[in-house]
Amino acid sequence: MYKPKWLASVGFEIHLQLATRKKLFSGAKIGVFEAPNTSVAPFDVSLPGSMPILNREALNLAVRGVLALNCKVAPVCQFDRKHYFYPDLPAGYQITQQDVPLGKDGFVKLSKHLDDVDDTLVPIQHVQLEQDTAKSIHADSVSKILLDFNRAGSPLLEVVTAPCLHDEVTASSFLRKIQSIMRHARVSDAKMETGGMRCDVNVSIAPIIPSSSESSKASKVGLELPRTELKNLSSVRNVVNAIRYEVQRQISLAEKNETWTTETRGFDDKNGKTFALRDKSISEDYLYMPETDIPPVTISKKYVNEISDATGPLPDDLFVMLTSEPYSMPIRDARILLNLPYGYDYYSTVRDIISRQDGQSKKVIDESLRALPTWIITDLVGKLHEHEIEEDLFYVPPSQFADIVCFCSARKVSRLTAKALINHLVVTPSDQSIANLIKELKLNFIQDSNTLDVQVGKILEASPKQVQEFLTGKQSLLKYFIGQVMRQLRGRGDPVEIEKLLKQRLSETLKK
Ligand SMILES: Nc1ncnc2c1ncn2[C@@H]1O[C@H](COP(=O)(O)OP(=O)(O)OP(=O)(O)O)[C@@H](O)[C@H]1O
Ligand SMILES: [Mg+2]
Ligand SMILES: [Mg+2]
Repeated sequence: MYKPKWLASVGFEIHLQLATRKKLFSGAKIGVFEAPNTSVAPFDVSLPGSMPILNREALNLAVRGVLALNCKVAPVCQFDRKHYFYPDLPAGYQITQQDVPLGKDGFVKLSKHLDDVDDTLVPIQHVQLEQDTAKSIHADSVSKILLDFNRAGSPLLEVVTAPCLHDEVTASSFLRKIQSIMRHARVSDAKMETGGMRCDVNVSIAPIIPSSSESSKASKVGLELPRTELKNLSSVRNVVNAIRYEVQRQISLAEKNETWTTETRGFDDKNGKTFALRDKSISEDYLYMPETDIPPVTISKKYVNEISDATGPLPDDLFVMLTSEPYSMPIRDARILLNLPYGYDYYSTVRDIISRQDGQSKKVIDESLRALPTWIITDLVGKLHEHEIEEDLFYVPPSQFADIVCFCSARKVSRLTAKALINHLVVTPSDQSIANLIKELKLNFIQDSNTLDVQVGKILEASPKQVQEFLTGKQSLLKYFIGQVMRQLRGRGDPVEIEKLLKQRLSETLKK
């Protein structure tokens, strides 16, 4: 059996933008999507005399994040100054938490069923609340950097893991789990594409030393070689590709007996390679000192309990709930739904609307609820994906979606028509009721036998060759006939009725 010779270790430093509208200390709005430099308070650009005031909502969200990662909450929230000099930080220091991080010693659970990797606990070393910097925009000329201070001073939650992940697949499951936890806890939208979640990935390798004695099978891991820190990874896919490349790069250097130093590297997603950015072998001295302009805030047990009680269920609890009575969702469906951004929110909103439908029988409601996960994870996601509107299920309003599912279960529209309606709402959103849309687009279900029989007759008449083949035993052609009739009726016919009428006519032909 092949035995690997190297053990890779990966540790994450993750920054999450908190879901608050105001900055951490200045009260200015967080203007990430506004025109550059329009959402800036004097404190955000360190004007003399401006003073910080802690945004209480940011602290609440941070504590919620700390609890969601199973960390111990510090008894006090206090800040330190971390000094470094860069144009995006006009004060010359970042306000962060060095001495007493808001949370420490937590873990994130990964499981086979929900996360599709071996059951693992990923240790979280610490979680801290800190300020974001201004956004640097590298203009055409190398020497020119544009700065947008709308982001400066926004609250970030920094999550640091132990270097306990050993392959890129588990690492990507971990990142998706963090996103899912933070979204369910309403702490952050954790969107990597828009900078809501950013991560630095530390990667190292260590030799695996095979056991020398026959009796002991356990091998040992030698000393790890210098780690590299990968930055500017803008998607989970890039993180996976960067780790895979970096581990292989370090292994091939090690196998050629070449050495390297601790450094920060970037990742070029066009050629799939990492490249050196700067040396990190001499650790920078940040001259940490206490931030004395912000008085420490005591964090009482009562306050922590209140935050904990107000936090909704997290993905692991929801997974257990959805796969048990009365939801009884298949494991795969629950996993896909919970891993869709705000998938559970959408599902539970639509589910509530369906359950409250007055005009529907219990049978229709039960059938709609049973079919709902598939409608969302296959049909809605498929259509959104097709039209490149990813990650936003709420693009189709839940009330309209609930009506489509119910109309289909009540056999007022066919499955094909229901899909066409979803497509219609994705392409041309409208606030019309679904009942009106069906009328306007003439999509009502045709169950009337006479109308259907006329179409069945036409199709059989137009396909003498296939009818002959069917009568001589090619039973599979029945599906072909149903498909042809459906096509003629633009998907609105009742397939059960069509099949019945086809069988009747074909057996009559056989008797002749
Ligand atoms: N041998 C290792 N292999 C891989 N990752 C490691 C290793 N040792 C530490 N790490 C990871 O490196 C990260 C250390 O982050 P931390 O912010 O504490 O230090 P830093 O990156 O040196 O400091 P800073 O980013 O503030 O300059 C953690 O995510 C940790 O898991
Ligand atoms: Mg770092
Ligand atoms: Mg750090």
